[in-house]
Amino acid sequence: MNAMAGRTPVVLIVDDEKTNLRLLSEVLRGEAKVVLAKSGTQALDKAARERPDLILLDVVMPGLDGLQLIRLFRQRAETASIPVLFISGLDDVKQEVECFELGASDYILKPFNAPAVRARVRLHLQLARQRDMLERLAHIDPLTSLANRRKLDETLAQEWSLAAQERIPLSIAMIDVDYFKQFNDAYGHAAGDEALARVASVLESRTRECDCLARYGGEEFTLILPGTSSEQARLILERCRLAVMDLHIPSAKEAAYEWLTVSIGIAACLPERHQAPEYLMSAADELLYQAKQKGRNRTVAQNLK
Ligand SMILES: Nc1nc2c(ncn2[C@@H]2O[C@H](COP(=O)(O)OP(=O)(O)OP(=O)(O)O)[C@@H](O)[C@H]2O)c(=O)[nH]1
Repeated sequence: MNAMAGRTPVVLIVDDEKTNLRLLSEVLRGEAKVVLAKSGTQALDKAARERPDLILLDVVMPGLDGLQLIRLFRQRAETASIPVLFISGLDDVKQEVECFELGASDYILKPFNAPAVRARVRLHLQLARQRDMLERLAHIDPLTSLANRRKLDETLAQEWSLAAQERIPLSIAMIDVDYFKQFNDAYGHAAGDEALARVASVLESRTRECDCLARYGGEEFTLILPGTSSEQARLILERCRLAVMDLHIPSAKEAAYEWLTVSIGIAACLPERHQAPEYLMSAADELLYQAKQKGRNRTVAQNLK
């Protein structure tokens, strides 16, 4: 579902009666951008295109009726989580229960009361907004605002199967701050936190829109680079490495460089469906270890067969 923070919500109204479409549009004036559909097929098309935040759905319609439609909405990934409020002329408990069992969020009887419909729409839009926010928070690392481990795992699984399907390469980079224990010991944990947030932000500014940068944990970050060979990934990550040095965060005295630095391991491959993406992750981790062994503040990349 759409994240609607800071924008006008979109409500799709589905009804075969023109009068009802007009009345409901009036009710929602000023509350939402209204999209209208006169039939089930039109509703499927507009729901996929407009990605509404809420659907008001008539139960009885010629062709695809409301009950068939909600089943189809629930089956399709792009509409599966959009709340559906039924508008029904039938005061029948059995039908009402069936609607809820199919995933309806509400059941409103016709003839409807305008202020009550408006209040219910407002409530469901607010619930949807809160759910979106929780969903986002569940995927964000609070210190750096980057994707967290959970989001990283989900994205990696998606990108892996997409790359396997399209026969394109995938690179993974593991990025680890050097001598960070000593940095904390020298400057304190709060300064360590601030340094991590600044490193995260500069890494993000040097990566592409299509890449996924995540905090893997502690002082370690992971970058997923879809459709990218190890040579291309190396260029991007060398820019990242130099940008971290350019922050000019003073390092601990044990470090070999004056400024805080990172070491990077990059592994790339042509993903296969039968392989698990963890294989590439552990290869990148091994290459990161090599970068540390070779003196830190460097990038080690490898194309796996
Ligand atoms: N300030 C701060 N420190 C953290 C955080 N997460 C992990 N650390 C610290 O990061 C340090 C990581 O230490 P090590 O794994 O020994 O790695 P290192 O000192 O960077 O050494 P090398 O990786 O070998 O260069 C530990 O001291 C952790 O306490 C965090 O969120 N904030």
